[in-house]
Amino acid sequence: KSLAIVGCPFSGGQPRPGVDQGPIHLIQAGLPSQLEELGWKVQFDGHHQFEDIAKFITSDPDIGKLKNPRVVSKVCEAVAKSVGSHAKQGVLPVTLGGDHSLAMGTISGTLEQYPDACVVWIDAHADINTAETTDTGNIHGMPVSFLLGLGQPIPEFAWIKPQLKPNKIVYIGLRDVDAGEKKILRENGIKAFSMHEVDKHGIGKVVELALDHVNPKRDLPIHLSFDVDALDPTVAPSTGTPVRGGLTFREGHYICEAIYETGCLVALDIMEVNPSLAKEEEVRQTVAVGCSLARSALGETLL
Ligand SMILES: N[C@](CCCC[B-](O)(O)O)(CCN1CCCCC1)C(=O)O
Ligand SMILES: [Mn+2]
Ligand SMILES: [Mn+2]
Ligand SMILES: [Mn+2]
Repeated sequence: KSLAIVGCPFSGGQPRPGVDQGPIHLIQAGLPSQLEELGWKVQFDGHHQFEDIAKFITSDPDIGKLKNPRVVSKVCEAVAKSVGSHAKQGVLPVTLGGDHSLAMGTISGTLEQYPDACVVWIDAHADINTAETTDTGNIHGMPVSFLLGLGQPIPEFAWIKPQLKPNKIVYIGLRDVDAGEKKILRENGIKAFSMHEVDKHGIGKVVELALDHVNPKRDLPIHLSFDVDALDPTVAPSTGTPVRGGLTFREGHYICEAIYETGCLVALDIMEVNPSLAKEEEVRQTVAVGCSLARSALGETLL
């Protein structure tokens, strides 16, 4: 079984510098050899340089509120090609971010190869704002709306085919959802397990209910998109949009272990590790949790 590490040093979907250094920190913490230890054949063809893309885009004025729209779109298009080509070869893409706007690329790539795939989105946020509802214009708060084809079409993002259906995505960990996003979730009947449900049912039941919703027979490919800010800030402090009251270390890892156990995982994203937002020990802790989440999603067990 082979996997490919797709390093995406990209920060254009949000304003805080440093998240583009996430991939190199995860690699330097030893992720490739940790995954080889688990029996994976690991391809790592270097970090997909995105500077050259940015170089060709000399001017990228806002489109409405959207910031860096052309660069974000072009980078995500390149990521989609990379993820799609790995998936086509039966290789499991492990995308390291970089901000969560990259999921427009990773999930597009997955759906190209696995049109029936479902998406499990672990996050404090819904990342489903449209150009009409976003309050920040930061595109890392919008990828799901593009994947679903919600809101007014934006020509610069025309390459994104609205292949994802509302009943094929499920959220776990939500606790900071904008008013416009709550409306979108309700109107589209999108299933979301907030921290309230995690408290109420426990993580084991929540994961079971989430998978029952998007993958009832456990026979569909799963794309797991994990934003480390789903975890409590005491667990993953060095991230761009921390929100209190998050998943414990174990709850985060349980999700990954349970997804691995389905045998359906076809793609993994570890997003929003920003190694420049905290003290050295907290950065190390955040990077280490990114690596351990990936290991748990790729077969590491406690016994
Ligand atoms: N919903 C937010 C946050 C998006 C986080 C993206 B992620 O999950 O990839 O990290 C805006 C949140 N909003 C900002 C102003 C204060 C209230 C919360 C947005 O910018 O759209
Ligand atoms: Mn590659
Ligand atoms: Mn996110
Ligand atoms: Mn988030």
